[in-house]
Amino acid sequence: MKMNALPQEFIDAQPILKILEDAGFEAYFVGGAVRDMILNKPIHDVDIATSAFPEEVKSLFKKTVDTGIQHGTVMVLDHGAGYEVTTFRTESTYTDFRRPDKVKFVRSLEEDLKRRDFTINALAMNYSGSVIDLFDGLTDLKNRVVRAVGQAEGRFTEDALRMMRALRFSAQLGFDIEINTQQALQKLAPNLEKIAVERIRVEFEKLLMGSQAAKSLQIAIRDQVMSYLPGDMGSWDLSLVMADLTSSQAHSEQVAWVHLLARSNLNTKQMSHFMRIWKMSREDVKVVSLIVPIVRHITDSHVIELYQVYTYRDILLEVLHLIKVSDGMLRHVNRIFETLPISKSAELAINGADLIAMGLVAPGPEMGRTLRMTERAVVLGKIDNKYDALIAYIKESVT
Ligand SMILES: Nc1ccn([C@@H]2O[C@H](COP(=O)(O)OP(=O)(O)OP(=O)(O)O)[C@@H](O)[C@H]2O)c(=O)n1
Repeated sequence: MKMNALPQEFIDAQPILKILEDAGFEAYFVGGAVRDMILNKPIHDVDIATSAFPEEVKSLFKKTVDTGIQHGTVMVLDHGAGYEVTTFRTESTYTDFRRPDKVKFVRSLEEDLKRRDFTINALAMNYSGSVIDLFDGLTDLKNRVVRAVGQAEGRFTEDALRMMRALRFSAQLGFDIEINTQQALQKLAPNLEKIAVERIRVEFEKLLMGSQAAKSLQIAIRDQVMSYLPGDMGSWDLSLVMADLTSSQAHSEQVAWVHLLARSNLNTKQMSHFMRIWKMSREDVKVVSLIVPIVRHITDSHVIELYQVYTYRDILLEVLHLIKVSDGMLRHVNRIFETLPISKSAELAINGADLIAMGLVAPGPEMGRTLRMTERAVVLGKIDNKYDALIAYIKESVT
């Protein structure tokens, strides 16, 4: 297959391939960018694989950063962009189901493509746009299947995270999982427990945000993958989540989590425990803890409750849309937000610096408390968002 017109992202990176080729090395675009180009999807990072060893790569370019040199990756900086250039490698010895203990640099593209997870990710493209397809990835792209390169069990034993990747590609692309790959997934799913939660979370979030997330969750349930995810989700009833995601999708990680947890039957304490197990960020925990109760009790939500989430209105509205509350309810919530005098803290007519300059409040926790209290009073319509009114209110409250 030969691409006639390359997307701009590849054109920008072509000079890197040229420099490597002119120096006598092989160099190709590889991985997700090639897959996404063929699928006509937006391209994220353009990755390059080469027969040049890392030191050879470094000697050819003016600006490089050793981002992962022990695994053969050097970041080449070019016109403000950074490209990961990785030496062809094999990853023979995995002992922990996670990362290759030893990578061996090789000079053969075939060796490099052979160690990759799925055929749709094992495509390479040269400088002139010819696609090298040694494992029938193009057919699998056309037939919309996720198929492991070679023996699926071997691929998943090398890196158990690949099972989550199979599910997330299925969710993002709406692809089926090929039967041997799926059987290996079913068999080796328990190994997911050995994977760092941070890595699982990245893939699971992508899965939840996929346009075909419901389909992928269905596969995960059928193949008993959910019980091996952090927080033991094996016993969860995900039917409502799947029903919601059949016709809509979450567009951010926070929306995905709020939606999932609002539909779960975890109580507040269990939810906190669950979020700790998933090592969710402080901000995500805050968003979930604030919004889930409102989503669950939306019919009796009023302005006081909504005040607490007014800065997260987009997340709340997207989740309400996902769970298909009535148009009337959406309009009601929207109207409440629209009538609030401010839509973010920065719109307050005073700030911390004003209060320090006036000697009213010292920097530190007291400042945070004062500003939050003032913000709340403004949002609830107790005082006007006017400089003088706010100063008078604060003077009264701090004395
Ligand atoms: N566990 C993994 C992770 C990655 N890869 C290979 O490394 C490439 C780049 O990986 P990554 O950037 O994580 O994923 P992409 O496939 O590029 O997908 P996306 O950019 O959508 O995350 C993949 O295409 C695949 O060939 C792999 O074989 N096994």
